[in-house]
Parts: sequence; C-alpha cells; structure tokens
Amino acid sequence: MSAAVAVVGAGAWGTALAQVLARDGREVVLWAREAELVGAINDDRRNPLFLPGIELAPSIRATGDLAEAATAPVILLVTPAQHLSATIAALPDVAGRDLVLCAKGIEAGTLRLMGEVARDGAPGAALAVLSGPTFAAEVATGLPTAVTLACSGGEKQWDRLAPLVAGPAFRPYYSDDIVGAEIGGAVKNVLAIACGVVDGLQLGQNARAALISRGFAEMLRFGLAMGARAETLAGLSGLGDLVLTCSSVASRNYSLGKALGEGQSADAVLAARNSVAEGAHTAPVLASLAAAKGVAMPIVAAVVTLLDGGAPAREVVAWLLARPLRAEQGG
Ligand SMILES: NC(=O)C1=CN([C@@H]2O[C@H](COP(=O)(O)OP(=O)(O)OC[C@H]3O[C@@H](n4cnc5c(N)ncnc54)[C@H](O)[C@@H]3O)[C@@H](O)[C@H]2O)C=CC1
Ligand SMILES: O=C(CO)COP(=O)(O)O
Repeated sequence: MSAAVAVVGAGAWGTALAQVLARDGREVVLWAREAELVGAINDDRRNPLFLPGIELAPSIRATGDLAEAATAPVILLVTPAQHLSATIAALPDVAGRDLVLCAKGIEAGTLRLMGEVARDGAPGAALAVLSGPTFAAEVATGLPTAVTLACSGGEKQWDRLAPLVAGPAFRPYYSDDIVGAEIGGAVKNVLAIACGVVDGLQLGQNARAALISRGFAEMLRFGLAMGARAETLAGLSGLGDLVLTCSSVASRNYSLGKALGEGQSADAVLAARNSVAEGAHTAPVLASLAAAKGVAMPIVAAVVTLLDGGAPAREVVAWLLARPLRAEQGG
C-alpha cells in the first residue's frame, strides 16, 4: 500500500516537512536525489547533508525511486525552483493527485512561476502552494509557525490537505490565491539578499527597516501586476516571510547578501555551499519579468547588479539613495 503522502526532495525543507507530516506515526515517503541520503535517513534517522543534528521520525521512509514516491495521493514538491520542471517531467502520470508546491522561485529562461511550471508539466493534477516563514531547522525541531496553504481546488482541496499538514506547532491558513502565495516567497528571497547587504555594510537598523518597507512596496507592485491579491502579499507567505528572511543569518539569502556587503563575490560564496540560495537565481528572472510588466523594482535591480559584480556594494546603495524623490505610494 502506498503512503498517504510523499515528499519529493530531501533538502532541508523537504526533510523538515516530512518530519511535520510524520507525526503520530503517519507513514511519509521521502524521495532523495542523493543515494547516500536514502541509507542515512532509513538506517540512522539523519540527513547529514542538508539538515544535520536532527533526529528524524521513524515513520519517514526514504526512497531513491521517484515512481514509488509518486504513488501517494498527495505529493509535496520540494526541489529547488530551477529543478521543478525536470523533476515533474520525471514523474509518472500524476493526474488527479494533489501536488503541493513548496519551492520559492521563478524559472529562469521561461519566466514561469512554479504553478505555471506544474500546470504545464502535470496538467491533470490539483495544485496547491505552501509558503510562509519557515526556517527548516526550527520547523523540524517542533518550534511553532504558521503558513499560507493556497489551494487551486478551493475549500474542497483544503479539506483534504489541511488535516495532513496541520500539527500542534504548524498552522496552515487557507487561501485560494495561488499566484499571491508564490510571488511572496519568490520575491522575499531577493529582498533578503538586499537586507544582508545593508547589514554587511553596517548601515544600521533604520536602513534595514526602510529597506524592508520599500522592498515590500516592490513586492506589492509586482504582485498586483501579476494578478496577486494585496492581502495575500501582506500575509504569512509575503510580509511574514519577508520579515523572517530579512532579519537572520540563518537565511541563506540574507547571509549571501551580508557576504556581498562585506566585499565577497557571489560566485565565491555560492561555490562554498551545498545548499540553495534561491534569490540568486530568482533576481535576474524577476528583474526581466518586472520589466516586461512595466513594474519598477529598483532594489531588485540593485541586487542583480551586485550578484553580477557590476559595482561595489557601497556604490549600488548610493545609487539607490540618490534616485529622484517621489510619493511613498504608487509606481
Ligand atoms: N530551507 C528552508 O528553510 C526552506 C526552503 N524553502 C524552499 O524549498 C526549496 C528547496 O530548498 P531546500 O530544501 O532548503 O534545499 P537545500 O539547500 O537544503 O538542498 C538542496 C536541494 O537541491 C536538490 N537538488 C540539487 N540538484 C538537483 C537537481 N538537479 N534536481 C533536483 N534536485 C536537486 C538536492 O537534492 C537538495 O534537495 C527551495 O525553493 C527553498 O527556497 C522553503 C521554505 C523553507
Ligand atoms: O524560505 C525560507 C524561510 O521561510 C528560507 O530562507 P532561506 O532560503 O533564505 O534560508
């Protein structure tokens, strides 16, 4: 008999989500791309590559067989955003299943949001987006948080998914705004890089708060142009995750930005990591999509310049501060 739920991707977040779902002995199948992780999870109850130091629930069963994971009626897709399309293409037919999208990003080249990638790759599946302020290590140790669970299938789908996802320390809130939930998570990663730069340059806490507010204005403008609802962007998957990711070195995106502010190059920082910093991939894609929609995103443009090594961080900040004065609201 297949498990009630599968998690595809055994990085930090997929592993933490498996831990949430596996409470009360529920069997969870966790697909790992790395063969050595299958043994480590099944035999040692550990994920030493991506979530070290956490003992995993006994009802999590790792597999290297994607087809086996895909037999579950509910499948959480937790690969990095740039690998979602290829992962879906490798799945057998998942028509009629619930696919819960957990990656935060926009696809390079095609400029597709994750929902579009999944709709194109798995046309008959019922899509949902799970997103919010969720550092994997905190979630895996049972510290409390809340997330947006946006359901394309409305309340009927929510009734299927919410009891699976909800736990004593993991509280989903219902939404039907798929695009809004996706955009918050994708954009906040780029803004977190910018916040890290501000702190790497030691520009002070006022500057960080100002950047979060002006960054949120960019998220809102872009989101509205893409068809998102303002209240979703002001919720857990938007502002909630932005505040989290912009305030802690536990964020891979923020810590990348901090290193940039301290004078390191993006290439050097990323080459030394095995974990993903989605904002580095999303920034140029987001800038292109915003330009195509006619939406001004100066902070995002500044991050693109910094990632490319186009100018020193102090110069980029000076350029942002010297822009023409304008009304706080508006484009
Ligand atoms: N770590 C966190 O706290 C959170 C992460 N997320 C999102 O979850 C997604 C996955 O991130 P993490 O689990 O943190 O990853 P990670 O940085 O912990 O691990 C990297 C992941 O990338 C996978 N990978 C590498 N090359 C691949 C390929 N060619 N095809 C498929 N998979 C490949 C690895 O197998 C591994 O699962 C990202 O979009 C991230 O933004 C969302 C919420 C929280
Ligand atoms: O999305 C996250 C928290 O909600 C994780 O943020 P980072 O990818 O920046 O570590």
